[in-house]
Amino acid sequence: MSERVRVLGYVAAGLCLDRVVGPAVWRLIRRVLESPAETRRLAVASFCAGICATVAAIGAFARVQASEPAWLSGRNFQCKVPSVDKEGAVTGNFNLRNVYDLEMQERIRADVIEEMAIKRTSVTVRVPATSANMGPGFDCLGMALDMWSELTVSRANEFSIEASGEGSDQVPMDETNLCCMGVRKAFEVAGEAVPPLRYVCKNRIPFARGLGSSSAAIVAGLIAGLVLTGHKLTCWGEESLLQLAAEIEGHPDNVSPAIYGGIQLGIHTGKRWMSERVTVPAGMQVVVFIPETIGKTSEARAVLDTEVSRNDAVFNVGRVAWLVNAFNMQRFDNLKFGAQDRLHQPQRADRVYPHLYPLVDAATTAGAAAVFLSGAGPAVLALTSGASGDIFAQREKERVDTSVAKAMLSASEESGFEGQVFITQPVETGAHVVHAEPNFSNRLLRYRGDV
Ligand SMILES: Nc1ncnc2c1ncn2[C@@H]1O[C@H](COP(=O)(O)OP(=O)(O)OP(=O)(O)O)[C@@H](O)[C@H]1O
Ligand SMILES: N[C@@H](CCO)C(=O)O
Repeated sequence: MSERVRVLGYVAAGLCLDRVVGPAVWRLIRRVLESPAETRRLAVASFCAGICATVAAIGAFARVQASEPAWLSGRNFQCKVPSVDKEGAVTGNFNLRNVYDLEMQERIRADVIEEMAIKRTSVTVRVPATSANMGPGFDCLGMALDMWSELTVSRANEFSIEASGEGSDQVPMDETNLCCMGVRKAFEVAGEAVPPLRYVCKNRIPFARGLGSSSAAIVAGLIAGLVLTGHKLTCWGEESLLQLAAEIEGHPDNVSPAIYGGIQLGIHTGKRWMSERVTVPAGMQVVVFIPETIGKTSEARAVLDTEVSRNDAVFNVGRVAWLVNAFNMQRFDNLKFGAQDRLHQPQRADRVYPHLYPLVDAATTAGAAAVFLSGAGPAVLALTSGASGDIFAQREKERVDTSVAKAMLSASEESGFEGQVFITQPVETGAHVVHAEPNFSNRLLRYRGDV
């Protein structure tokens, strides 16, 4: 229709309203006003009924639209649809696309619940290494690293455990192994007795060096047990897996990034553990010095003072806030102030890990953005900026991680505390199932392990 015809149509409609419909409506209103009271009431009731019928018709039309994706047909009507957000609060003002999304979410959630409720005969879980504390964030801050251990648990005729890789000659080979403790806890939560199980552990996380090998074992065991039993925990609003893991480990700084990935800030509210993701600056690289000798967390905790001065508390409060802010703002230049600490590093360096500050100094001079003891040590971790990705595929001039690594190695030789250096990066992904029998996935859902 041309623009001129449309304008003429509007003018004709206006004239018709003005000359015909308007006077007719006024005549009708006058006749109603002049009629007896009973007729007037009837007219008002009919008018209201007409309004209600019109609203109902519009509502029905909107529902029909909601049953198909509105964006497919090019329609996107606004209507109020209540929805529940992560914290359980009701929000509204959704358009029909959201209505469709909510329906899809419900279907996917129903499928997940159905998938997870199946008992399984075998499951393989992968869990990342983690570096706790990150300087001042003692017992509350931690980061997941791209180094993964893998645990397979299968139903069997009798208990057996097989371990290969890091610390395989040192980890307990009986039911005191933390993987078994995790599985046991999951069966307890599911209300089932633990059947005979076969454990196969591929340990790639260095054992007892401050890279969260114990937390990885706990988290792997818990997830494996939950998958075997088909027991679903509440995530939203309760973070039940975090509660179980932190209860066994005692603090959330390793288990939280092991479960959720990325950098996590964990606190206890007085009722339960909570954890929030902190931004990982783009391209951040990680250089870890891993000494040859092990250092158990229990021993590195035993050397700490039980009381701290107000000055030291104030020092750490400021530093941890500064560090989290530097991560969120992606300010590599601010990281070094944020990584300073007085709560545990000076005591540990003085009493058990004399290599710490020589390595911190060497890595800082070589260009590291921040350097700290990884977890309870003895590993030392440096953060560097640079292009993320494979070391063979990146331009040398964009990387400082290799010069930091070399500086840490020579400082370690000088301090007589020898070891290896590992260049890696943070991972946003936490623990995940890589295989299960019977397999996950049918219909709508595919998991990354189901290839
Ligand atoms: N499957 C397991 N893998 C690793 N450690 C285990 C396992 N089962 C039990 N352990 C015990 O956990 C302890 C190692 O954990 P520890 O907390 O000392 O080091 P980490 O977890 O590697 O470092 P950090 O907690 O400082 O990051 C050892 O005493 C070891 O016997
Ligand atoms: N926050 C812990 C990490 C090791 O589990 C510590 O430093 O002792």
